[in-house]
Amino acid sequence: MPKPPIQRRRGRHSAKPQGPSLPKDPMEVTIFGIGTKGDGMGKDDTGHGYYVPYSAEGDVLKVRITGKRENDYVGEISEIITPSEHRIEAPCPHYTKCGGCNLQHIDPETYAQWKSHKVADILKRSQISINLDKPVLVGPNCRRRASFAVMKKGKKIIFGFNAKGSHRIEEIDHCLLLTDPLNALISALRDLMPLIMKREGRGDIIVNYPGEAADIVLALPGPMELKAHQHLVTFAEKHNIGRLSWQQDGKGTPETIIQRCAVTTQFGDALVELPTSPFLQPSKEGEVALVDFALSALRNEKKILDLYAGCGSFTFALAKVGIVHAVESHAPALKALELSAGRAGLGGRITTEVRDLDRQPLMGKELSKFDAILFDPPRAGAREQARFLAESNIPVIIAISCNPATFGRDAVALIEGGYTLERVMPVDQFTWSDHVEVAAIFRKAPK
Ligand SMILES: C[S@@+](CC[C@H](N)C(=O)[O-])C[C@H]1O[C@@H](n2cnc3c(N)ncnc32)[C@H](O)[C@@H]1O
Repeated sequence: MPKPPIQRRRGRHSAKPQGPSLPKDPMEVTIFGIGTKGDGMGKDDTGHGYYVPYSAEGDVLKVRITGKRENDYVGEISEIITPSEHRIEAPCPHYTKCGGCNLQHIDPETYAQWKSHKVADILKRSQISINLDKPVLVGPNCRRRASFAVMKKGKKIIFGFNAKGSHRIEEIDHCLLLTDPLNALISALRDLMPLIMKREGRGDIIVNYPGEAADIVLALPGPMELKAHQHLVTFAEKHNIGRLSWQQDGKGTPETIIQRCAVTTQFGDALVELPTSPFLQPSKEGEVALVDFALSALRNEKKILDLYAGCGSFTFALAKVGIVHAVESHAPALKALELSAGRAGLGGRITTEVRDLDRQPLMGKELSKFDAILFDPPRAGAREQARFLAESNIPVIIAISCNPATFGRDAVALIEGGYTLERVMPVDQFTWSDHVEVAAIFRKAPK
C-alpha cells in the first residue's frame, strides 16, 4: 500500500483552525472526486463534506481536520485505509513537501482526464457545453523557467522551492519538471548563494533558460556588495549565463550586473533578443502546440491582430499567413519583437503598438480592419477588450488563456455577441499541478 503523504506544518495561507468546533479525532472519509484546485473532495458517514489535499478518487482515508472551507472541512491524511485504484507512487521524493506539484500521486490517464474535466466543469458553470479536443500534455523535463527560494538566517542558507502555503523552503537538487540545462544550474546556484548573499532574509532567484544562454534575476535582500561582483563574473563564465541582474529586496526594475551575450529565443525564423524577465510560454513544447493550434484556425487571412503579443510567441508564426499588428503593454517586450522582426526581414509584415488593452481596448473601426484576431491575455483575462471583440464582425478569433475561469467569462461575451465556439483544446504545461490552459477558436459568419 502506498505510504500516506508526509504531513506538512500548517502555513500562513492554509485553512485556519476553528477552535473547539472542529472535531479533534481523525474522521473516516471517502473521496468521490478531485476539485478544481486539485484537492480531493470527500464525505464522512454523516454526509459532511471534506477537502483533502493529495487524495485520489476512491480513497478511504482517516482525515485529521485542520480547518474549514465554507461549510466543508479541510483536512490532512493521517492514514490511508483503502487506497484508490488511481493512486500511484509519486515520482518525486520531494512531493507533498515542495509546493510545486499536487497531482503526482494519480495515474497518468486519470490525471489527463482530470485536466479536461476541470476545463469542462468551469465552462459548464458559464453555460458553455462543447466537446473538448484531446488535451495536449507537455509532460515533465520541459519547463524552461524556475523561481527558486532562498533564505539566510545567521550563517545558514537554505535554497530550494517554497513549500505550499508556508514559509518553509524545501531543499532540492533536481526537479523533474525542469529542462536539463535548468536542472544543471541548481547546485551551482546553491553554492553561489553564500558568496553573494550577505544579509539575512529571504529572496528569489528567477531563472529563464529560453535558448542557448540563461537569464538570471537575483532578487535578494539589500544592494549587491562589491565583493559579490567577481563571484558573479566567475559564475556567469563557468555556467554559460547570458545575463545576470540584481533586484534589491525583490523590488523595482532588476539592474543588469553582467551581460555576457544576448539572451535569445527562436520564434519561427526569427531569433528574438529577450528583455529581462520576459513573458514566455513555460515550455517550448507548449508554445509549439499553441502556435500549431492557432495556425490551424487560419486560411489565408490578410490582416491579423495579435493582442497581448508579448515578445512574439505567436506573431512570427502569424506573419507567415498575413500582415500582423502586435499590441502589448510591456514596451521592452514589444521593442524586442520589433527589432527581431526587422532583423528577420519581416519589418513590412509586422507592426507593433504599445497599448494598455484594459484602459484602451481596440474597438469599432480599428477592429474592422482585421480578418483574424488572436488574443492571449494574462490570468485576469480580457474583460474590456472582449466586449469590443464581441461587437466586431471579424470572421475568426483565436483565444489563448492560462485561466479557464476568465476564459469562460470572455467566451460568454463573444458568444452573446454572435460568435460560435468551434473548438477548445486544453493544454497542460503545468504538469502535476492543478493549472491548465486552453486554446479556442470562435467564428462569426459575415453579415
Ligand atoms: C499570457 S502573456 C502572453 C504573451 C504572448 N502572447 C506569449 O504567448 O508569449 C500576456 C501578455 O499580456 C501583456 N499584458 C498584460 N496586461 C496587459 C494590458 N492591460 N494591455 C496589454 N497587454 C497586457 C503582458 O505583458 C504579457 O506579455
